[in-house]
Amino acid sequence: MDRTDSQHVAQVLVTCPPMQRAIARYQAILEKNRIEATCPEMVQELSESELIAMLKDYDGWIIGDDPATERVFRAGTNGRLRAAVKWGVGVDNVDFDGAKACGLHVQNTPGMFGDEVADVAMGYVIALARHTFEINHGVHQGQWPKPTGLSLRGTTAAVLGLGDIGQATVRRLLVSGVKPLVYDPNAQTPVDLQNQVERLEWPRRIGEADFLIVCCAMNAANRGLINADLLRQCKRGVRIVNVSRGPLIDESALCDALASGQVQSAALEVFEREPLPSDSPLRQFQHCLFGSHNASNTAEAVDRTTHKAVALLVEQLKQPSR
Ligand SMILES: NC(=O)C1=CN([C@@H]2O[C@H](COP(=O)(O)OP(=O)(O)OC[C@H]3O[C@@H](n4cnc5c(N)ncnc54)[C@H](O)[C@@H]3O)[C@@H](O)[C@H]2O)C=CC1
Ligand SMILES: O=C(O)C(=O)COP(=O)(O)O
Repeated sequence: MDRTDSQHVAQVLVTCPPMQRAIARYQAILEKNRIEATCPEMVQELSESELIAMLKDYDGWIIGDDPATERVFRAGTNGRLRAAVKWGVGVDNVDFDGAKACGLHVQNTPGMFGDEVADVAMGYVIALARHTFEINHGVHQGQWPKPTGLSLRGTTAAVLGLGDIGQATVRRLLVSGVKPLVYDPNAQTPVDLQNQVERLEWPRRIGEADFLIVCCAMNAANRGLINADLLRQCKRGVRIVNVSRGPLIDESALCDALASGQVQSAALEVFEREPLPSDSPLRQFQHCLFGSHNASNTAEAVDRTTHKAVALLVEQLKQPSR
């Protein structure tokens, strides 16, 4: 590709680390569509001011977990920006109204990670029930721990969210003999799960659950939904798994509940702030299992999603300029 032919080569900023890592495999399709991708060095996301400084020089943006605010879109569209795709499912970081006000129609890639994230959720359920991570830690330290576990069969799990990930998680729970109580005001129950799950209005009968599994989308209305009041309504010794978004749980309330034993243990894949700050109070709890917002990261899922994101980007760039 002639990089000097800027009239015909669309410049695209990729601020999504998983896609950055996969980009080499997409060089041919990008070149065929006369797209040149730039991948700035980053850990999890860029700041609003960094994006404002950069975006005006790009025709397209593949958004990761960055603050995709109206100010950022405005800075971009005051320059050349005319296409924007959110790599992945969660769109809690995207101001769609703000984008629309700037003439941008942002698209995401829904339905990409159901099985992958549900595998991690189920792995966490088993790890919390059987103390897998404490045993691993102890053996690494030269000990031979024998904590008594909880048999999954016959237990109950409250599943918050019955979207792609929630459905895949429920299927795994059923195989293990766990009874799902499902909370989702919008999703239809898929045919194969009808008669197998109880649909309830949040948080009815939450006190029956041995596990609380958080798999719903995050929005302005459900930030901090798992708060001190809700935790008090849970069964004493409940185990909590969060694979969707950190701010759904009030971490300070969770720390109090872990300290008092109201929550027996927690497996957190996502956090209020990512990466998890070194001084996070959560770090004092040995019975808190941490992930690194990595549940979607398999080679297959990243390829599937990158393929979709590139296809959407190419389509958007083909549209006549605003
Ligand atoms: N840990 C990770 O790497 C990943 C995390 N995610 C997160 O998981 C979320 C869910 O993903 P999918 O299931 O694929 O999305 P989805 O769009 O298929 O389903 C989300 C569901 O959440 C429900 N929901 C929203 N607010 C709710 C509430 N207050 N109570 C109960 N249900 C509620 C919606 O009705 C919808 O059915 C994403 O929005 C994203 O934030 C997604 C992919 C990977
Ligand atoms: O798709 C999502 O919402 C995810 O959380 C996974 O993607 P991410 O690693 O957050 O860019």
